[in-house]
Amino acid sequence: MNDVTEPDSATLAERAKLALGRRNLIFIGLMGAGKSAIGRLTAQALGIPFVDSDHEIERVSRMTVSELFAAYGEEEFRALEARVLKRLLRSGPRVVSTGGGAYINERSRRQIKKGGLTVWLNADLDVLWERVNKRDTRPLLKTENPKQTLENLMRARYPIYAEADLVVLSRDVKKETMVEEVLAAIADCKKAEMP
Ligand SMILES: Nc1ncnc2c1ncn2[C@@H]1O[C@H](COP(=O)(O)OP(=O)(O)O)[C@@H](O)[C@H]1O
Ligand SMILES: O=C(O)C1=C[C@@H](OP(=O)(O)O)[C@@H](O)[C@H](O)C1
Ligand SMILES: [Mg+2]
Repeated sequence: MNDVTEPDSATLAERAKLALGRRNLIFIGLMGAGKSAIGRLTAQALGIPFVDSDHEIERVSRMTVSELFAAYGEEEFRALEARVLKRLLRSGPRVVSTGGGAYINERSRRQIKKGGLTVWLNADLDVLWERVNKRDTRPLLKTENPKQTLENLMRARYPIYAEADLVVLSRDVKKETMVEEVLAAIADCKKAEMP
């Protein structure tokens, strides 16, 4: 008889959920990598709650990210982001999609590392640019040459994102394919859960 609770016959999502345990799954990566979209779908596949830190920041402040940057500047935004992340990561398991700069901030990075398993959605410049140039919701890209700005951010940030527990290449494939690759990375992850 096939026992569905056996690791071998369990679905990929079930195996990933088992491997994740009580930890959070935290998406990091540059703007346009798909943290918000793939995070949401991954949470659905795992059957656990999803939260996007930017949405939570907008909810508590009753302002958009752009408005927060314009009114208070990036430093204040980072402080608010760190406070929100600390609260979101307190209990798990849930999927938390962060904004692209969260993991770059030392305080937030410490909380993220402590808060669960991190997955970096790594993407090349053209993939990111294709996605972000369609919207003007990202204040850091309101520059004279936003594609160059994105490239500069890649250079500065990729060595830091590379500290993630898991890395999945974000590219022009179906979102479902991305989710499967994330689930497979979790299921294969050897990093033990902290007691
Ligand atoms: N694999 C994918 N294929 C096509 N479009 C994608 C894919 N992943 C994300 N997107 C789209 O790219 C845009 C940016 O994704 P988003 O999740 O907002 O990125 P992030 O939160 O990392 O900035 C969204 O419109 C999203 O639907
Ligand atoms: O890279 C960044 O510093 C930022 C990324 C944005 O989130 P997404 O990565 O979800 O676009 C948002 O938090 C803010 O505009 C700053
Ligand atoms: Mg996002």
